[in-house]
Amino acid sequence: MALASGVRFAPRALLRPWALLRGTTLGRTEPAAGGGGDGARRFGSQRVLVEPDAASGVAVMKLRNPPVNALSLELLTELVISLEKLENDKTFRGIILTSDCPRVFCAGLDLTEICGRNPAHCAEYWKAMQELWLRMYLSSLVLVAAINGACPAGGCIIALSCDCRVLADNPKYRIGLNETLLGIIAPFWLKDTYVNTIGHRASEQALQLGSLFPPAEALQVGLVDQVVPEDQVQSTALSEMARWLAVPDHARQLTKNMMRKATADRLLRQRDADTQNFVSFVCRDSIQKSLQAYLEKLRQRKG
Ligand SMILES: CCCCCCCCC/C=C/C(=O)SCCNC(=O)CCNC(=O)[C@H](O)C(C)(C)COP(=O)(O)OP(=O)(O)OC[C@H]1O[C@@H](n2cnc3c(N)ncnc32)[C@H](O)[C@@H]1OP(=O)(O)O
Repeated sequence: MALASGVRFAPRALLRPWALLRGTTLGRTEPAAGGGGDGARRFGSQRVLVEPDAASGVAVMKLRNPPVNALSLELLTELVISLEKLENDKTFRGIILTSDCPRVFCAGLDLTEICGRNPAHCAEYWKAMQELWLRMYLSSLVLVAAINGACPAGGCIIALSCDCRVLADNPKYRIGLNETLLGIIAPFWLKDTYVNTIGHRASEQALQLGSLFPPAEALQVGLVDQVVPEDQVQSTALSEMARWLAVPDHARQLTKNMMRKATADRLLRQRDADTQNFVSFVCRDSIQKSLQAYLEKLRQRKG
């Protein structure tokens, strides 16, 4: 992780997304509607659509894992790969992350990846989650979350790993870490990310209560930076991006690293222990039962 000017400081050597690949369709490039040159070409994968604009150096990355963009192992892997691809292309300085699924930004962990699965699968899954967080949290690119739907738990962490968050003003689009309501606990690095964003006392309260904040409250507590009408989310995200890109890259990148490195290092130092902790916790009978019950409740709630 060099830190000279213009550098990328994501811990690439630690990240081996290819090893996680399982039945993904990657690297497809297709012309955007009405598009011509490279700047208008879309690429991405089955679950992550990337619309790059070479002229502005900004790519829009859309989560496309219907119905609710649950973070399946495939989605996590494809996100890491798309992010890496943009990080490695000097044309790009920023990414706007948004959802291609109506009404949901991201539903968080895909509970089917940790319910009734063996410990080896849970470990593989959790490593992929750590990897995405590290990659996003330390990205040298400007990441703006254009949150156009509900954003609970793991979805909130994806948003909090960005540099800036714009949330659509819809009372159904709540955001927060609701883990305790599922009978599980946010690991320390999720907690740290929360604390870094909204402070200790607000995090303590919100984490214990499993609070999901509607837009006005999310703005008030500092979970998001702007709340705007739904049809203005993308344009506002673009304006925010312009503000962040107005700063010289090297100065902004080094400052971001200075602010975030200690938090990321804490996980890097104990990644294996964190994985073991996660696996032994979620594989407990009692936790499996409460996750199953929660999933069942979600399925019955339909309509
Ligand atoms: C010590 C260390 C400790 C470590 C402990 C580990 C801590 C890890 C930290 C992170 C934790 C998490 O992210 S845990 C995940 C928390 N996520 C949530 O609580 C969100 C749950 N989902 C919802 O609230 C809603 O679905 C919401 C996102 C608002 C969208 O509502 P809608 O009405 O549009 O859609 P629904 O009808 O509810 O859902 C559509 C279908 O998607 C499914 N679905 C919804 N969310 C899902 C999910 N997360 N995983 C899988 N499937 C999901 C539903 O069952 C439905 O399936 P069918 O009926 O089959 O169609």
